[in-house]
Amino acid sequence: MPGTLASDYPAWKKLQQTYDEQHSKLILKDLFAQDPNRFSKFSKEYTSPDDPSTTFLLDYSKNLITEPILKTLFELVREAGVEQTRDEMFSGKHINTSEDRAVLHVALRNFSQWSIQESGANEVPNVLEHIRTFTDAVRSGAWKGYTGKTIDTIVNIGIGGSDLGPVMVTEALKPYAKRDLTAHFVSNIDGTHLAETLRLCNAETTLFIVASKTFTTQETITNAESARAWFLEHARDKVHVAKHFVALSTNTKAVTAFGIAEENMFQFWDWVGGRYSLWSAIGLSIALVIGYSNFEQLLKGAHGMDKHFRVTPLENNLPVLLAVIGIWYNDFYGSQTHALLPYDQYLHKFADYFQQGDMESNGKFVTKSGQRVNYQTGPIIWGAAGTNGQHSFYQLVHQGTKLIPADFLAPATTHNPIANSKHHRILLSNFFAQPEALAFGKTEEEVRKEVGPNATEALIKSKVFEGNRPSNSIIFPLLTPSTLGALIALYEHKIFVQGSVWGINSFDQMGVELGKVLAKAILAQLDKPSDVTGHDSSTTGIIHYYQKYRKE
Ligand SMILES: O=P(O)(O)OC[C@H]1O[C@H](O)[C@@H](O)[C@@H](O)[C@@H]1O
Repeated sequence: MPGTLASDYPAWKKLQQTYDEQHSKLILKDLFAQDPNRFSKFSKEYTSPDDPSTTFLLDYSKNLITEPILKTLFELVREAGVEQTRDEMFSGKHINTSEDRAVLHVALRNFSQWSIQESGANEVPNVLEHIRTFTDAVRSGAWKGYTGKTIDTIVNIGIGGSDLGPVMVTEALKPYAKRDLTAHFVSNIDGTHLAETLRLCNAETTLFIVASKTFTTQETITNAESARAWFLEHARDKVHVAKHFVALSTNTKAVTAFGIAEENMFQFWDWVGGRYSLWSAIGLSIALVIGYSNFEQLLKGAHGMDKHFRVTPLENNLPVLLAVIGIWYNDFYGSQTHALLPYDQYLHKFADYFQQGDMESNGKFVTKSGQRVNYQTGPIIWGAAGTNGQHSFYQLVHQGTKLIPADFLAPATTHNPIANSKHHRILLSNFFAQPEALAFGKTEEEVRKEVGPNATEALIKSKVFEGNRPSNSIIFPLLTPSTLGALIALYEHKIFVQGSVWGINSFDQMGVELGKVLAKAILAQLDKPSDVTGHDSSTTGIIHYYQKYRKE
């Protein structure tokens, strides 16, 4: 409930007591041996209420949990009033209290026409229609550049939520892409990012998409201005900008001031958080790459998960399950991180995407009512596509001193069944083997048998895997737009549930503001050493060093 610390809930205290009394006895090997039904008890199949082909299995049996522990975790969710906050979110209540905003990414994919009382929510179909007509025009070749040629390259200029979602999804859904339309994404203020991208572009056939909710973000506006200058070096006449620049924003005034015509602006609203915006106009680059109907499938897949999240009792509610299992490790086991490990090259940006999704949402130490929490909030999210990770950081995951809960994700079928799917079978054998090895390890006795009588004690010890390292496994038939939509929404709602339990505002991002303000102040001091004032000796020292060596 607002105004309460999570640690004050009776269920929290009960969980602490359970952890203290039982954690040394929660051994996966024993738990599986004691209960032959553990897998069926602790796994669930999701099937979209709208489309039976959108389905996946969540196996959470390899977690350090029992039925009573899960029951207490659900009690915690109830005591925290998460169901009420969820309903408030869906109804349009301003649950982003610090900014007095509704949180309505679910309204962007509201194919059930749920009634939502918030200005702009009823305009979503118009914007989708705008996206559809525009993407059809570009993809069909009807939209022409300033010399009459069709568009073959798009450059999305945006950062944070205006970059990561489009990047992740266009990578993930490459099998659905129009292969003769190349998409680039420029985010970093480092001029190298834009310069290297522009080297690959022809001004006559390139469309720039300036993606910025606020249209004030320094990186995006600077990159967009430099892109426009580059374009005008070729096109010469400003009237041509209209054919090559469009904007995705909530800020009409700033967009028109930049020189982009209002009809080339795709609108969204302040109730769409940047890290939840790929479903909005920010998804234009996705729709251009995969086509509008595939983009709609992505939205529909997410909507199916919204329905599931909204009505399914906590005990069977998949985002809630992922959330409470995460809380168990984060707050009671003291795990600092959570790894996302997709065994699918197409999902190679999935962890990057949810780094922002989760860490910007739940990296907060103050509750909505302003109290400092006395427990851990959002985990550090990280990960990489399998099997690459196995050959770099898995050593620590298997034998390091830290407990690293992980989610393994994989498609049963690949889009690229080369060598008669040999690659995919090898990939999946790793996807199956890793969680098993993490959970069950290898005992000293097993190692002794393997190495023979002449092995030293030190060698034997170094080959022992303690096991008991938890994970979830998520397996789905094929990575389709709709399945991807469902998976993204699954994690979005997981983040929501965790933030609600911790009592924090998952929908503001005050933490990114300080850096912006400080950088602006320093920018004005970079010319002369005598201008560098008001800093500590370290900051002053490194700026002076830069001033000594800079050439430009
Ligand atoms: O779309 P914009 O307004 O350019 O913001 C880009 C990013 O800026 C900041 O880092 C944060 O507010 C992010 O949430 C946001 O995604």
